[in-house]
Amino acid sequence: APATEALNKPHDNNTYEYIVVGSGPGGGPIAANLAKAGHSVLLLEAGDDQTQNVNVSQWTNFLLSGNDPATRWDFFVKHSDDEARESRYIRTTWRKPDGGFYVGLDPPAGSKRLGIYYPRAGTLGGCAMHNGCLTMNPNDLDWDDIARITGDESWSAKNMRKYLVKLENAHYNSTSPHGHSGWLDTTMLDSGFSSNPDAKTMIELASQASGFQISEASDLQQRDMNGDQANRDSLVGPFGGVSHIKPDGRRSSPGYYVKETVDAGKYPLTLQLESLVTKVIFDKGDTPKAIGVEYLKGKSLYSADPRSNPNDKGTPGKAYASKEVIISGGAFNTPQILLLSGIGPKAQLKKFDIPVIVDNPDVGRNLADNYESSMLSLAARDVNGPGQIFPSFFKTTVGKIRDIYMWCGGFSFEGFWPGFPQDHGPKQYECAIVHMNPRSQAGSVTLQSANPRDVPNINLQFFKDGSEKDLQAIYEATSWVRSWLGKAPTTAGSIGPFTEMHPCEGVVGSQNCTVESQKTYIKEQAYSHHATSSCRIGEVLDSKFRVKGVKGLRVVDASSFPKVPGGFPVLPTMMLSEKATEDVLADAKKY
Ligand SMILES: Cc1cc2nc3c(=O)[nH]c(=O)nc-3n(C[C@H](O)[C@H](O)[C@H](O)COP(=O)(O)OP(=O)(O)OC[C@H]3O[C@@H](n4cnc5c(N)ncnc54)[C@H](O)[C@@H]3O)c2cc1C
Repeated sequence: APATEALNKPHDNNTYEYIVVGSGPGGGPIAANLAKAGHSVLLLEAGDDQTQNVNVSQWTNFLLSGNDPATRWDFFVKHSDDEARESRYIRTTWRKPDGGFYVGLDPPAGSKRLGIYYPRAGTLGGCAMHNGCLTMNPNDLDWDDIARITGDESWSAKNMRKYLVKLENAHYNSTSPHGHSGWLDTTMLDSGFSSNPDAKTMIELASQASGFQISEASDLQQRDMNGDQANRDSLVGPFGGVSHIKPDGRRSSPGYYVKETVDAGKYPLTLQLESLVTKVIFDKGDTPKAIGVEYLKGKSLYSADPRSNPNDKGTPGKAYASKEVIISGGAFNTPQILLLSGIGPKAQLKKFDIPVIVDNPDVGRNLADNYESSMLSLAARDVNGPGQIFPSFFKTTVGKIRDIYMWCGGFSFEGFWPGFPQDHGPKQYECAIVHMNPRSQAGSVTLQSANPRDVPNINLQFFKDGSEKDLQAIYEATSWVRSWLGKAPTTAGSIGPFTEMHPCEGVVGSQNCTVESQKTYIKEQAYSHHATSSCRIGEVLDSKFRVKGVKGLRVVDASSFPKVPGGFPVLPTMMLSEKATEDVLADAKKY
């Protein structure tokens, strides 16, 4: 029999040392790492294996992957409690009477409003199987802030860098030291600077607007956003786009790392797919100890899965952990699992007759997300090399450090809806703006029912706190882009002038919008896909990811972050998973 069969045969009473729930950037690496350290691990994943699906495996297909029913989990969220504001969201999604989606503000009669579409991937590897692969270490201050909040120096940027180096296999040139033997391949995308005159023009304009000479643009567009520069938080202007992609264009991700670890046949990692974990089982002593999980085995059981059929009931199962249970279901599902297990606000648990294990008002609170906005325009002619993009950082007058990350090129990205994005033709040119470190962290995940197959209620409460400064920041970033788009050459056959589509319509340089109208547009049409902090370290977890009030239970995923890390969360979540591996191994002898 193959070695894996022996390693993966059912353990006594279905018991493993560790159970990990969810195989995304949080759960996948820690499950593989613990098995490689010699511990028996059961990794339970609700989705199936799409690692061979070309929409997933070929990075350039990521828009297909994001829309693929084989990977998609469809969530519909709110951005606020203000119904009037919600109803003005241009990409509001509705369920038509014929069962299909309608996106817009004028639905056919009888349609049911679903809300604002928020995609996730319910598949082996989690959202890193359909994401844009952008791989970005947050600002140093973001890590140092966690060290300050927790009083745990191991969170300092200096220490966190070692996890980046450990996990990566960097295939690009950098003046900073990098790892070259980790499980995550990283490459730097070609910005088109040397091959595409349009890309060169735009990068040079952005470089000049950032205070550099034109002659410096070539070096700038290859700067390493994941370098260890001493003053990296204040570096602005164009950078190279680092991505979790192999040099041949295939996606690298935790899903493949898990697969490779299982397929190696020599590690005690059992991967059980199509298993929706419904609750944690506790041994109720003085301090309850997590000893296992209950799950439903079956295809597409979660109702967010577009293939789900309520008539498929699934088969209930249980598995036990002699050491620890680690929950890594992501920012929406981890709080749902804790709530269903009796850890959360007492009143909410009581409402659904869920026995209270720990009354913790912060489970599902403090949900936060980077705000995203698009400065979209049409060039005077077709943009050459539309697939080539360049990232850039910007510091606004309200940011302590650089607070805007953007990427610019001949594409259109105006948020998410079923079938996203909208193609505005070969002249489209966008700078997609990500506002880092949002001041509002008032979002919530709450149960809609006690049925684990139902999705929870999600309200991101955009701009609830600090809206003045955050809107000012996005407005300044938009104006900054406009300032250099307006300098593009306009002679016959040139890329300019640009005609802006939003947030201020008109030919760039001769528009007439008020600051307030632009801020209103930004506030009402902002979108996001970087949700974090719904079970955060500080209130729900201690600095070693342990769920407060119980033993043997940790949360390791994007929900653990005290606040949204930097511009893109996938790399920080993988770094966090590496860090948690150390913390779990340090406690391995305790149990
Ligand atoms: C469309 C899109 C594009 C993105 N692009 C980027 C990008 O380019 N760069 C970047 O840095 N970030 C990007 N992100 C964000 C990034 O992918 C996420 O922040 C990251 O994947 C979070 O990891 P996680 O482990 O916390 O959760 P997830 O990735 O959501 O993984 C959770 C896993 O748990 C499983 N699960 C959930 N509930 C259960 C249950 N009850 N039982 C069993 N299994 C369960 C899910 O199926 C899933 O596999 C993108 C996100 C989206 C949605």
